Amino acid sequence: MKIFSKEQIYEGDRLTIKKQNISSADLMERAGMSLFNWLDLRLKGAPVPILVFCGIGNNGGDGLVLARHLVTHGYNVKTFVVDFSDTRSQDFLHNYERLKETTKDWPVSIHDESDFPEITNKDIIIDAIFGVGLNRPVADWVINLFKYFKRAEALTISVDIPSGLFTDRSPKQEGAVVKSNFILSFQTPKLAFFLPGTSKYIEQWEALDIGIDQEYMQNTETVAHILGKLDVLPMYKQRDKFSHKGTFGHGLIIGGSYGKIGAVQLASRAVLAAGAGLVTAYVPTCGYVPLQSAFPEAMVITDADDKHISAINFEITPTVIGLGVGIGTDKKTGDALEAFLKTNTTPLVLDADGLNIISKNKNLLVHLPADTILTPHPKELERLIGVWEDDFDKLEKTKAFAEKYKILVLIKGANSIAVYQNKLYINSTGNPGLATGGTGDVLTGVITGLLAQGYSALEATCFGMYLHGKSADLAVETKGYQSLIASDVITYLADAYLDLFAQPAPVAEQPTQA
Ligand SMILES: NC(=O)C1=CN([C@@H]2O[C@H](COP(=O)(O)OP(=O)(O)OC[C@H]3O[C@@H](n4cnc5c(N)ncnc54)[C@H](O)[C@@H]3O)[C@@H](O)[C@H]2O)[C@@H](O)CC1
Ligand SMILES: [K+]
Repeated sequence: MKIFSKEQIYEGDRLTIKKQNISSADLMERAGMSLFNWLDLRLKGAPVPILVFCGIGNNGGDGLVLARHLVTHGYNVKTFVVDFSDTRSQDFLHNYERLKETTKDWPVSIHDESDFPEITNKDIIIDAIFGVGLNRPVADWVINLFKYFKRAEALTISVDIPSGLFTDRSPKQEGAVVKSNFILSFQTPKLAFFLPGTSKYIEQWEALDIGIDQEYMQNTETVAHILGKLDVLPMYKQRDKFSHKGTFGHGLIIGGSYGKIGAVQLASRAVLAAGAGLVTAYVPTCGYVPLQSAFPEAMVITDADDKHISAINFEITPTVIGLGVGIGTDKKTGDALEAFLKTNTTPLVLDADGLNIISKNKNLLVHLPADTILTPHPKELERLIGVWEDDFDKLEKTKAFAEKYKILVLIKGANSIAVYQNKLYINSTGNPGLATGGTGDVLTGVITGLLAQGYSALEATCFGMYLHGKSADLAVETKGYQSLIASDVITYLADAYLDLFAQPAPVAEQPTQA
């Protein structure tokens, strides 16, 4: 699914109004109606108090349309206008009048803290204060209103975007954003929903279709994409009946050090479980016995050194190399990596201490083959690109870094983000069960295994992180968050693959009365 920028959202609205020959008020009516339908379907007329807080722009206008429909359908509604500015939008004013005609009453204005109404935890708060039009810091008293909402512990539903959240930068002040339980976002989600710095304000979101021009939606190139099943499914490669193990490539995992051979085992197993035809592990000598006994499907090549990788020489011709898991930062290993990178031309996935070695010797970056995939977690990323101001700045710096070296950077996190050719691909699968040792090694293995099968760097990364997260999502159903371990992610990869083609369960037939 595409994530549109603020400018693209406004352009989509403008074009829709023009092409469908409707007014902006008509579009707002649609937006407000879609909010009403969503709520009405769930509340089914329940008399729960609904407090609609409207700003003075079009986000507030949406809130007024919603309030009007709630009133005409008999809901228990109170409407407030948060008066943070005198400049009301046209469509706000239009709907302000309409609400007044319907209720024969004015919405209550809030000018400062003394106007805050009583809110209990049994109420529903509708947050229609700021939308994507937020362009400067929010006034302190309005931030206090956001904090007041939070203290009330009422279910909070945000219209389009939690008020206070910018579309292109992080809020400077803690608590300057409405803590939303549910965001009803028009047409597509916003980038800020997926970034770690602002994730504390977001629980769940849903995109509501308000009929923005389909051609525009389809043809507009966006910087950011969120990857769901429908986005990765077209990447899947069918298997030919006459294929053999050579068809699916040979992955080589180079890594491990004394006490960290397990990382290589996990990554190598994941290479095969992702579908590669063959896997070889290149490890220090101490890794030979454990790998050969615990993982018979793998071939093993050993370094001359018992505990660390000291030279990278092999006589096989792998399709792809995954390098770095458990490798450590021993001086010998650093030298070996330098010598290897200066001559290697095989496609490469770099992870863990492989990245840390490069961070200390950035001259090596120029030797990475084009489309090399780097899979840093945030700390490893910082060592590579330096510190950033906020998540948006981090993404800009990562884009520039990836472009400079013509590589792909996968930033690991709750929503892993692949950065490639100035675009962002955000993963939608995965859960906190993945916060356990070894899951990163599995991800490296999965991506290496997909590259071995002929997936491009972008496909292998997007499909790989989707499958990895999906596997964890399926695994927690039986393992729970706490007990899930990295090996489970490998085991459940099978289910993640099968889930790609699973049909929705048929609706159970109602038992007939005897
Ligand atoms: N553009 C359209 O046609 C549609 C817009 N819709 C709604 O319109 C929203 C965007 O509306 P607007 O562009 O009017 O903007 P908002 O309603 O998000 O913001 C209100 C106004 O406040 C001003 N402002 C921004 N930051 C401020 C601050 N910190 N303190 C005081 N004033 C500030 C801005 O100038 C802005 O015009 C969307 O999020 C969505 O909810 C929907 O009605 C669908 C159609
Ligand atoms: K809002």
